[in-house]
Amino acid sequence: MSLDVRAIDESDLPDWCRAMHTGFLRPPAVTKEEVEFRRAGIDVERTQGAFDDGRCVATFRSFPQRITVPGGAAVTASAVSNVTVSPTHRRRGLLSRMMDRDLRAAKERGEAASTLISAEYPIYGRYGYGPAVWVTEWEIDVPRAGLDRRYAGPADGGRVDLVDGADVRELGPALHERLRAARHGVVDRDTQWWQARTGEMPHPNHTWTEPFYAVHRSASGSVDGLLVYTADDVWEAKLSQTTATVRDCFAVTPDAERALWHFLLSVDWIIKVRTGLRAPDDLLPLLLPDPRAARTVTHADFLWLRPLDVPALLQARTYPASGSLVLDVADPAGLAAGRYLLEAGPDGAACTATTRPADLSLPVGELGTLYLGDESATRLAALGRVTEERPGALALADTLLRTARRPWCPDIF
Ligand SMILES: CC(=O)SCCNC(=O)CCNC(=O)[C@H](O)C(C)(C)COP(=O)(O)OP(=O)(O)OC[C@H]1O[C@@H](n2cnc3c(N)ncnc32)[C@H](O)[C@@H]1OP(=O)(O)O
Repeated sequence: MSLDVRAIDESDLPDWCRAMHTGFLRPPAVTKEEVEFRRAGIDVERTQGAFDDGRCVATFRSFPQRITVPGGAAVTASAVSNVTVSPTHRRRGLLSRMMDRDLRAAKERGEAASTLISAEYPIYGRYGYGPAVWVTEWEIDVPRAGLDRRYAGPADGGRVDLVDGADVRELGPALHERLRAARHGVVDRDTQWWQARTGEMPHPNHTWTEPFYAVHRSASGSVDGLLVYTADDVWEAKLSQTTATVRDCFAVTPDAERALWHFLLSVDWIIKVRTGLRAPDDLLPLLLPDPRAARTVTHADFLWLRPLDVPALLQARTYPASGSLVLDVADPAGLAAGRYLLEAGPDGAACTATTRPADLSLPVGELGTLYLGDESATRLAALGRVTEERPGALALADTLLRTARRPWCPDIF
């Protein structure tokens, strides 16, 4: 049976959406509203389908994404999403065909990396992706946490204000740009992202519940933090059992971050807080007088990164120390393979192809894992995934590549 893998055109969208629902085990019916929502948000030229006798049986799309790298610059990545293969057509190589086409096109376009959030851990390592950002979600037992429940707002001249969705559409994008410049791992949000999450254009398949929006303003009046949460308002035997669930919480100063958490953890009736996906080194548990009140409910790999242009990636980020490393990168797909000399220093870095002997040998996915500074080369070597070719190279790699704070990617895409 020959299966046609190709870029879709606009007339394929309803069938493509149906196939995606099927692969994600959602009811297959597709509404006109969903098709319009998708049409506004996707680039059909970067959207693939596999077709069996004209019927879509697999879906895949990518879009350009800006991801912040250590030091605050951003590189353009090809972000992959909506990957499905219908159960009738699985394990016949359809994902591999779509992935191969997309990675080669991304390389051709000059995108430095490809990124995705993996549904299951074992799927994407074979294509050269490595887990680069992890996330943790906590559930906080508020009475146990020990924060002062008499909290009446920041004592430093700052303030927390409740606002509405239109305010967030106005204030949120600029604030998020400041977050992007401050935290590596963060990815950009487009207008549709803000519209969908503030009720202006909610996703047609999700029931929209208006959340509470709060902003933190510093003493000088500038907005430096945003908190978006819902509350379920549950009572039992005249006692509140209310859980607040955080949809979004970020700040560009530690004062604002602490104030927003203290605000939420002091709201009357709230006895549990689900934090949403935080960096594993978030301020949160240690922000509580009793950090054990924060129970980990999720700790998992999140954003996977696949290097496509090693020099562009390594030159875009910063390094806390000086040193030279020759990396021998293996990539059976031939997209990023080579031997590269990284000459790094606090004032910048150069990375070029070289014939010098390698200091470290590693598969391209392991470079993806090391790139944002979250993982230790020494640990990957102990796992047998990175080879130290020159004594001391692992320690130097850790000194150069690791970052003081872990990367964070708060957004699912
Ligand atoms: C970025 C995102 O969108 S993540 C969402 C991914 N989608 C899903 O999880 C939805 C449900 N699953 C599916 O739709 C499909 O099973 C997919 C997309 C995961 C895989 O599609 P397939 O066409 O079956 O993959 P394909 O046949 O190309 O498999 C290639 C290899 O990966 C392996 N593989 C594929 N999926 C998985 C998996 N979930 N777990 C482990 N191995 C897997 C295959 O066994 C095969 O290995 P081999 O080369 O050693 O034989």
